[in-house]
Amino acid sequence: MKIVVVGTGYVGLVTGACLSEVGIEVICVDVNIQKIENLQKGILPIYEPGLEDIVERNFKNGRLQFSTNLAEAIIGAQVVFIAVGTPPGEDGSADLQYVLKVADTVGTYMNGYLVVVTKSTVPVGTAAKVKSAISNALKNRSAYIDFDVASNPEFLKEGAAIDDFLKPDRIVIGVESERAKATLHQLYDPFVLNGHPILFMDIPSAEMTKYAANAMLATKISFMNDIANLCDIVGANVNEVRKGIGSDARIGNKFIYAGIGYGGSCFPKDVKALIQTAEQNNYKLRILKAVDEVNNDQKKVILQKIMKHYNDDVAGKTFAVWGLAFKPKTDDMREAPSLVIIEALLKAGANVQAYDPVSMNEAEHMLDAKVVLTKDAINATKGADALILVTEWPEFRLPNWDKISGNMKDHVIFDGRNIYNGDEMRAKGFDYYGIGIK
Ligand SMILES: NC(=O)C1=CN([C@@H]2O[C@H](COP(=O)(O)OP(=O)(O)OC[C@H]3O[C@@H](n4cnc5c(N)ncnc54)[C@H](O)[C@@H]3O)[C@@H](O)[C@H]2O)C=CC1
Ligand SMILES: O=C(O)[C@H]1O[C@H](OP(=O)(O)OP(=O)(O)OC[C@H]2O[C@@H](n3ccc(=O)[nH]c3=O)[C@H](O)[C@@H]2O)[C@H](O)[C@@H](O)[C@@H]1O
Repeated sequence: MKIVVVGTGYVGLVTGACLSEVGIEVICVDVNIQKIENLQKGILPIYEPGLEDIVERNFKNGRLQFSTNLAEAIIGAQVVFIAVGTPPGEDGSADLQYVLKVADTVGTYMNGYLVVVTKSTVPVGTAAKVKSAISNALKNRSAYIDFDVASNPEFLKEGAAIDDFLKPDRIVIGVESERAKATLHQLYDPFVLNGHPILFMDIPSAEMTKYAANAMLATKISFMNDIANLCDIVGANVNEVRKGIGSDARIGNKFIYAGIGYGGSCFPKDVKALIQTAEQNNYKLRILKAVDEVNNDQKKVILQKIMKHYNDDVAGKTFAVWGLAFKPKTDDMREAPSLVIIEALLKAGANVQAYDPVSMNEAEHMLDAKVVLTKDAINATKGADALILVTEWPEFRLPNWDKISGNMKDHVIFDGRNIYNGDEMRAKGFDYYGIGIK
């Protein structure tokens, strides 16, 4: 089977690499020439654990190829995955221009039956738009070639993308023909040897499933953050509450960690896009509006704690910031809480010394030049008044507190992910602030 994956971002590259890993011939296409040239030299555009090995192995054995030429790549292919970006437009709705551009190119150059699959996160109705873009392009060249569209949303998490793709909890596929169903069944069979299901459904349901999944996960997080803020006020401990409710199987113990808000390229954008889909259909998703609002405020909760501690004056204070990526095991800083926190500190006249295990390159072009980027975590604490834990990388869990203590001018910790024990930190001589814990 020959497959084309369009877009070599987190989703496209992981999809292409993992499909080639099970023996399928894959061409990954991107309009970004630099990205493709780098990939051909073995340089990956993103940090994702395990990805480099798979790309290198399959590029060397010839099953995985990289190209900027979609017109050429689709010749002889059976399936095309569209995995390009769907960034938020001005009103928050998903911008489909890149998806539809790919559909138009496919229709202009395809030469035989194809299943065109949207893997990007797209609102209900997008596969129908893809179908009509392809039909129009075919009509323009007076070509009569059969094709099917399908929706196959991706559920991978950055930092765990390879495992999520190779061993998915489920695969969701929206189809409208038996032929497309059979092709995609064959393609995905190697990924469900663990017995997890391939869920075939109609296309609108598949498109909606993706947004509903992300919206539900975002809701769990905002709910817990709201509860954490109340815990702070009434003197309860959200970590205990989490364990208390998480052991109820109906609630579950995953995705209920309070912190400084969800970030990344997906939850913020997908929650907003779903709210917009509802509004375009004269419906109000009241719960999701609250989820979004709580999250925007939550990124500032740690700032409020900082300002309270310093009586609203942080001018001239130096903050060590640990973690810049929106979550551990990725270099992705899109919508990261670190951006909001650092910007506010700089605006208030504070100095920032920051460190992240893998996103220092990203940080160089995403952060103000005033931020001092240090070579390791310990160095970031030199002369600092306070330490802010923003991303819970494993290496921050048990650092050398004696060295840190000796480095710091004053001893305050703002723990945005509740990874330290407040009593233990106080015993080491630190003032300690968590989120919903004492
Ligand atoms: N990042 C993630 O963890 C996940 C993302 N998604 C969804 O997957 C989609 C892609 O997301 P990412 O991979 O993060 O995006 P990304 O921004 O990392 O990559 C998108 C790629 O598409 C390329 N591209 C744009 N237009 C193109 C065209 N006409 N032809 C060829 N390539 C083109 C860009 O150059 C870029 O390399 C989005 O809809 C996103 O919501 C879904 C699940 C997980
Ligand atoms: O559509 C997408 O792009 C993806 O979005 C999320 O994946 P991702 O954004 O990579 O990362 P998550 O692990 O979900 O974390 C998202 C954010 O939530 C935060 N989070 C997560 C869990 C939790 O309990 N508390 C919490 O604050 C994380 O710190 C992070 O900022 C979903 O988990 C994936 O299933 C989905 O495919």
